[in-house]
Amino acid sequence: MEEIPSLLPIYNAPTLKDEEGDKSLEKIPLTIVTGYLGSGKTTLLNHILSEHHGKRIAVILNEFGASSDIEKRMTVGQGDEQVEEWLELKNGCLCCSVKDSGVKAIENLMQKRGKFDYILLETTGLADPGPIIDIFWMDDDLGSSVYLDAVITVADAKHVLEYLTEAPIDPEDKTPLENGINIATRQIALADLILLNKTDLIDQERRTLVEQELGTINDSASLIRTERSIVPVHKILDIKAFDAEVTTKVLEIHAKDTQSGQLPTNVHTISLSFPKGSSIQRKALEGWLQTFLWEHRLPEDVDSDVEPMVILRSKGIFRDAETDELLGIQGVHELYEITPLPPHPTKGVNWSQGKVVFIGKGLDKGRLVSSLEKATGLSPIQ
Ligand SMILES: Nc1nc2c(ncn2[C@@H]2O[C@H](COP(=O)(O)OP(=O)(O)OP(=O)(O)O)[C@@H](O)[C@H]2O)c(=O)[nH]1
Ligand SMILES: [Zn+2]
Repeated sequence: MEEIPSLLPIYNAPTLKDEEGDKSLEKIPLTIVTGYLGSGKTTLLNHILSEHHGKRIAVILNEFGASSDIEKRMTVGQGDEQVEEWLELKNGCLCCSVKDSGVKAIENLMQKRGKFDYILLETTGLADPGPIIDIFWMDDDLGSSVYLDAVITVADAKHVLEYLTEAPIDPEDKTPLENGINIATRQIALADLILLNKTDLIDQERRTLVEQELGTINDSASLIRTERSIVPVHKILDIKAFDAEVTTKVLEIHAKDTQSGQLPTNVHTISLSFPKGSSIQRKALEGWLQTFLWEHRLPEDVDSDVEPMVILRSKGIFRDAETDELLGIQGVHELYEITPLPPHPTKGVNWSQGKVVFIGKGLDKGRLVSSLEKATGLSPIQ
């Protein structure tokens, strides 16, 4: 586990729109499908593969786990025809095998370029999607051929609350999990889209409660109710959740503050809005963000023993005071990326004020507000 974390932010990392012309158009979107054991992930993939959507989809069934020393199956769906392939995964410690096998799987897939135009990756039910997201979101080697479209978390409507209250122990090797956040909670917190599946198994009252609790953890994800994971394919593929413009829209509709819910994990969403029309010194904001993401503390608390605030996911939009550019922020755990919005946003993108949203553990809004004010000179609206 002691790999050196890649903490370097990628400044103005190219998005699909603004780089090297035609080559970028060849990038293949990848959607990560996660969710606890038996929630309906495979059912979802089968549903997608059986629909007529004109896409040729490659599926990676990812059994990344402690014992990933066996061959794994890969299915490449081509219309009605499916091509299967076996991938050999290397032995090694978990983090290395995840990285190696993930990269290898994609490289192998790339050799079949032209045979497919979308990749779906199903994680195991017991996986923290964080490290897997890191591989496909930020990996430099893969960055030129693949981009992460979104993280979809399938939740078992009947059991998800139970899973969210499980002790923060690795379900496979029984070791304590980092920061006391269990796997099911991580999966919900990192979702761009939650499919609340198996809604046939609960009544309306229970559904309201479940949706409330999921919204408490992650208020920046959309939620779609499903049975047998049936959902129109256009609602789950090509949603471009990491795109700055899309984030702007998402932040307008979603991402209210949520009070820490009933669940013991104490993971919730905090939203900080800047005054309308204001701009921010990027350097100041970024310096603050780095300390917060990497030290799990606010800059003024770094050397104190206050309870850490652990960020699992962050998103934002702000106007840079120096360049007057609109910039989007995306973060997954310690990694973040700042990318410019196109100068002429497309229809439906209606920016009026800066906003940063954090999903994490132990977030104290009052302290976040004053800390951010101290760092940027701008006071978020309460
Ligand atoms: N009642 C009900 N059962 C469902 C629904 N969706 C899926 N199932 C069943 O739930 C079981 C688990 O579904 P899978 O799609 O294999 O779940 P998974 O998330 O891929 O499971 P793992 O890979 O083992 O974590 C299967 O028997 C499905 O038929 C649903 O909406 N309602
Ligand atoms: Zn499955």
